[in-house]
Amino acid sequence: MTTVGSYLATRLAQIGIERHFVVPGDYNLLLLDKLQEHPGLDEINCTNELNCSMAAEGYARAKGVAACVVTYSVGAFSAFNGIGSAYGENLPVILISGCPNTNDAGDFNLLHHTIGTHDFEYQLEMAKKITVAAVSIRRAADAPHLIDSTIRKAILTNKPVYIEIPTNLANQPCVLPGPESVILDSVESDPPSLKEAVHQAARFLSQKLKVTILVGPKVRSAKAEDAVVQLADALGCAVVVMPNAKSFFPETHPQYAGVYWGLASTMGAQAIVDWSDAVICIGTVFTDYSTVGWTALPAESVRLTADVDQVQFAGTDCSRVYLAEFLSGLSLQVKKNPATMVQYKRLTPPEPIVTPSPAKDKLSRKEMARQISSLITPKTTVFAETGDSWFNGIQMNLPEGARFEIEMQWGHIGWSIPASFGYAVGRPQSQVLTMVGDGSFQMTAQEVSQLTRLRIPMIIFLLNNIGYTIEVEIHDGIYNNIKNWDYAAFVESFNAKDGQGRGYRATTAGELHAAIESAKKNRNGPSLIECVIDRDDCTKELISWGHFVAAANGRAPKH
Ligand SMILES: C/C(NCc1cnc(C)nc1N)=C(/S)[C@H](O)COP(=O)(O)OP(=O)(O)O
Ligand SMILES: [Mg+2]
Repeated sequence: MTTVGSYLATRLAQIGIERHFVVPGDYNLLLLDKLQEHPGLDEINCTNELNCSMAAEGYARAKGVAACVVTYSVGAFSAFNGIGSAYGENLPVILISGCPNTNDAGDFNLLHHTIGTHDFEYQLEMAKKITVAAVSIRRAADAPHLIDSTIRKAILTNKPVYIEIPTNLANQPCVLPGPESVILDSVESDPPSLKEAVHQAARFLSQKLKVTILVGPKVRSAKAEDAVVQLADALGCAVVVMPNAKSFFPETHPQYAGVYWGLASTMGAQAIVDWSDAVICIGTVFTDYSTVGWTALPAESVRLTADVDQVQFAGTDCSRVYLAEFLSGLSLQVKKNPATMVQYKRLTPPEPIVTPSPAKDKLSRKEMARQISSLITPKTTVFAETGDSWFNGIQMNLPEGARFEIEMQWGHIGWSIPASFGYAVGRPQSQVLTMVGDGSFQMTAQEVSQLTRLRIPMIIFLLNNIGYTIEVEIHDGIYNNIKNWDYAAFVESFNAKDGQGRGYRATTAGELHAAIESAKKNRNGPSLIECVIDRDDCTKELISWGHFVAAANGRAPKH
């Protein structure tokens, strides 16, 4: 026999979680003890539950799955925000919340950390709306089945789930976990459906002259990145990526043709998609943001959509066809069709050389982006926060192995600090560079203290343009002005007596260069470099993107 808490701990470790993120509370303390007892789990404290859930979201980007443990209501309500992000970003995060003693409802007790009624179901009901499975364990005997079935749903769908464990159940006895295959066994495509999808897709493409592959964000969660390269090699065509799929196809591949993001695309990417008579949309997600206010969406007639478990295009719709299997099968049936790659090379001039600014020059956004770009190595993971950081990051070239993380679907400003912290915990061998605006940083800045506590040598570039510049470009108002902070002093305040965090302020090109050289040497803690630039010194892409998103937001009511 084991206990409910230890059963859960075993399952979390079996799915590959080595570190779980927590904020303690009296409803989850016994559970935290049980998780801590497991030799394969390390507890990581967070400063609040919003950051805890975002750290788990970031950890899932690094490790494929994550767990965060919070207390009832006052904790879980904040954590819901990170769960929304995990849902939108296709990340299997397991939200675990303590909850009231199983006797309290029947005893008509009123309890702390509740809305002050006898209803203790509301949190579970809320969780059902933002997860693919939400369960409340009311009896120890039910724990094994509820835990197994809920965790399996997260693994199969790459979406978050919710498990609620009463404060008096974590140490109650239950049976030992069965084989891990119960939760880990993979699912295969339906063979006839897969065969039909591959055959019809090969036929569709054989009738096309100008084929392009468009890679979307779901290729990661579908574990299909290698299969995309296989298909690209077989076709020889141009391959472009959506902004939230940057780095999910190697930018050093000879057929890489850049980021397709309408007017915010990198050189030549939009033209080659517009020129194509077939666009193989792999794991793509078309939203108002990713299509620049619906101005950059390949026509339905040219789209062959290959999704996580479905293939759809003119006259064909095949279900239970898993992406990696479909792409590999298709790569064996298609013929070379390099027309779009040939054309892309005609269209695209060589990369413009950005000359370094003289050291004494006032720091510009362009010089800041140039110096950050030059730091990227194969071991780097760049986190680009919602803001002009998106547009700066999209333009940066990545060497083989470098990764790029962006939260374009949920777009919660402040995500990058806790998420990059969680990512760094999951992938300590990566050098994480985070680009975050001043407005975003102010939302979740406390989590830098955990970077100091764990001595994580992350470099944070804080883009200080004294306001919410994205919003300025969409629609300006006094509400876009924010209070300035002394960011360098703020970060160093977390050191107290023993921390090694460092803060720098760069107002010129030379100061930024010097700060970067110092930050590179600081291997015992985070280094934040405040890059002071003009409020209007933003990318031209942000200006155009903001214009079209504002237009999409401003459409008159139809009825
Ligand atoms: C206020 C808001 N979005 C609205 C918003 C408000 N609240 C949350 C949680 N998430 C959001 N996206 C956004 S994008 C700001 O421009 C971000 O400002 P900052 O971090 O300073 O970056 P830029 O200056 O480069 O835009
Ligand atoms: Mg700003």
